Amino acid sequence: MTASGNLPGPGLPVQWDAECRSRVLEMLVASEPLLDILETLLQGLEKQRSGALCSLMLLDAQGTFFERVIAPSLPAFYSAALTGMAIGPGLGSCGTAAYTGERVVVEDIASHPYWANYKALAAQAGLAACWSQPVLSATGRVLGTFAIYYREQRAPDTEDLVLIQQCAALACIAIEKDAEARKLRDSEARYRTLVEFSPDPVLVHRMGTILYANPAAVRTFGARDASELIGTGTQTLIHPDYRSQQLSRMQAIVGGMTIQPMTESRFLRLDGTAFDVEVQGTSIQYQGQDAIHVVLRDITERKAAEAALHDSQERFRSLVEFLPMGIIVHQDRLVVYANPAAASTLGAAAAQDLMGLSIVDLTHADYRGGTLERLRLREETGIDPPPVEIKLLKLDGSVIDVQMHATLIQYAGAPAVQASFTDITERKLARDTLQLSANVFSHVREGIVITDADTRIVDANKAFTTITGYARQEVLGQQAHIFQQGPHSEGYYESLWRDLGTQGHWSGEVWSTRKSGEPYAEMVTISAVTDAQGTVRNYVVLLVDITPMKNYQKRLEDLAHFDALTHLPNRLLLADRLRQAISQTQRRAQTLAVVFLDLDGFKAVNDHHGHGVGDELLIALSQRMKGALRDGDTLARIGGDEFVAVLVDLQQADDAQPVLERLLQAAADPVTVGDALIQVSASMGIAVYPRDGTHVDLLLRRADQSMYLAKQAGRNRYQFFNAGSESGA
Ligand SMILES: Nc1nc2c(ncn2[C@@H]2O[C@H](COP(=O)(O)OP(=O)(O)OP(=O)(O)O)[C@@H](O)[C@H]2O)c(=O)[nH]1
Repeated sequence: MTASGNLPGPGLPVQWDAECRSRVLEMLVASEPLLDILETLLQGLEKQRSGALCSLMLLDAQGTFFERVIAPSLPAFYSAALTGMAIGPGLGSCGTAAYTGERVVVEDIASHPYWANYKALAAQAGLAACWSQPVLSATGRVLGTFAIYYREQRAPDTEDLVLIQQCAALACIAIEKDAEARKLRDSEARYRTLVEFSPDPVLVHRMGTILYANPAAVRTFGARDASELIGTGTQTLIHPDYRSQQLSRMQAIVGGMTIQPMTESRFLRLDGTAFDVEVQGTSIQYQGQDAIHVVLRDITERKAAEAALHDSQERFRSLVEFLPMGIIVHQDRLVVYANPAAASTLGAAAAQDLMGLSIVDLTHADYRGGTLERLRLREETGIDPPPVEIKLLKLDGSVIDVQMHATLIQYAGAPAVQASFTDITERKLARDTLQLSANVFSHVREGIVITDADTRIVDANKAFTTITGYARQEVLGQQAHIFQQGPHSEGYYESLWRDLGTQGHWSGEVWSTRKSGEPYAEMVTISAVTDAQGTVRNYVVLLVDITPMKNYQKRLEDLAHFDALTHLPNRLLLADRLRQAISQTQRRAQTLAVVFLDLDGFKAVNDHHGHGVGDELLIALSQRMKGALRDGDTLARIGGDEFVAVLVDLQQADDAQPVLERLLQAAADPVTVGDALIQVSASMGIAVYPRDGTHVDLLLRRADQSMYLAKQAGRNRYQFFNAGSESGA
């Protein structure tokens, strides 16, 4: 007969032995071993209900068989037989109760079908009745069974049922508490294993007093062993600057926030040195009580690296800020950073004014396509194109030339382009000017020679080659002749260096010789080029070929000094020559003769043969008469058919006579002009220096007077000046 006994109502008196009950509760609080508690419980009930033999059988973890049997009053063989017994419907009172979760009351073991297989065993143990109550956990799981045996057939009364239920409930508490304790022990053991091997320092403290320190903490804080830390206050391990921070975190945990997130803090080693950490606190149960588990991570190295990075970023930032070169960083073609140099180059009041501007808008229209193409290439290949010269637009729209170099960088965690640029507007202008200078150098008609300070030629232009005939390569490295002493006019060398030294330039006319050997005249201007300190670095020599001008000048001079028809010196040049001859004769203490010659009957030639024939006659006679003179003598035509000869190098007046004879002969010899044979003669008057005078005019006048006398005397003759005849004339 099976009965699921009705539970006693709350109003029923519970006759549980108070002494036993409080003993069991005490044992529970003291966490005494489960077996001891359960045995005490069973013995207490047996004592209260005489004849009752109690057992408690505990199921295995899966709830399929009885793992342990606690039955202090049953025979040992019986307990041993039940240990390991499977549960199931009809498998004895306990097997069935454990299986169904319902109380099973068997009043007569010998006749009850549940006991069919076990009644012999029961008989051997002298057991006749068995009431079994399942022990249910708080969640309703069957933990085991509590049973009361009797040696005689017996049915339970209400009090039995209440007691059996209360015992089962108490057993349940003991079993569950034991299981909890075991779980806690297991988890604490696991926790301890974990933290013991943790590379991070771990401290467990309760209200700031350290209960546990793992080996990493011992090492980190510089303790001999854990005991040096256990019992000390955490506050002494925290840097004073961080004590209030850590205190409020601890209070937050105690106040119910189970985890405080990782934060940076600074702790102190036992020797007082500080180290940076990341710290996290968690509320835990430690040895059955509330505690705080603290994990530290030493971030000294990371902090040092961060500080170094920060320093280097600072250095880099200030470098970029003070660079004279413009730096712009752009992302998606928009400016995200600009240094002050970029602002001033682009005409912005502050770098801030450039933020967000499109780099396309800042680029001159002619260069936008190229710029975008380079950006595309850079993005595709990751390779920075070489620097380029482009034009940018300042904020006021004016144009500047820049040299631009862009490179890919990471900026604020995203790819960006850093463009650095230098304003080369002036440099470009200078380059253009230089280009112009080079063009001028190459293309001017003036020869230009540039020498070093030692007057050695470092460059010469094409016009120099044209003028001198020397190729540039031939003269490079050679001394420039213009600076040398040589066949120049007197004082040339001194004046050149004096003027260069005092004025920095010199100019003058110089006769030189072309490579071909041909002499030529050049107008030379030399300028000294000095550096900022005033030291001469170069000389620039400008050469102008003035030979044509010189020739023209000579022609003009010739016209002024020579007779156009006969090419003999004219009156002007005669006076000059005569003056020179006088001073030379005076120096040599010699004498000279001035011969005034007028043709006889020339008018008639003109009249008979024409003026042209007269001219031809004059030319022919000029040549002949000139040929009658000696080297050093001069024949001049002073007008019409009048000539003057100056005979030098005479020791006395008579020495002139052979020449005078030759002159008479030259004038008198017939001349063939065209078809005509023409013959004239000459009358000559002679004045002698110094006897007849010492001045040009006087000598000429006296020679003229004497010529007149010769005419009068019959022509074709010569007449020396005679002081007596003059007074008579
Ligand atoms: N063909 C030619 N005739 C000239 C030139 N200059 C002057 N006459 C002429 O030369 C002549 C010189 O005059 P005169 O000396 O009186 O002539 P003349 O026949 O020699 O007379 P006497 O001196 O008295 O013998 C003049 O008829 C001038 O016109 C010239 O350049 N060419």
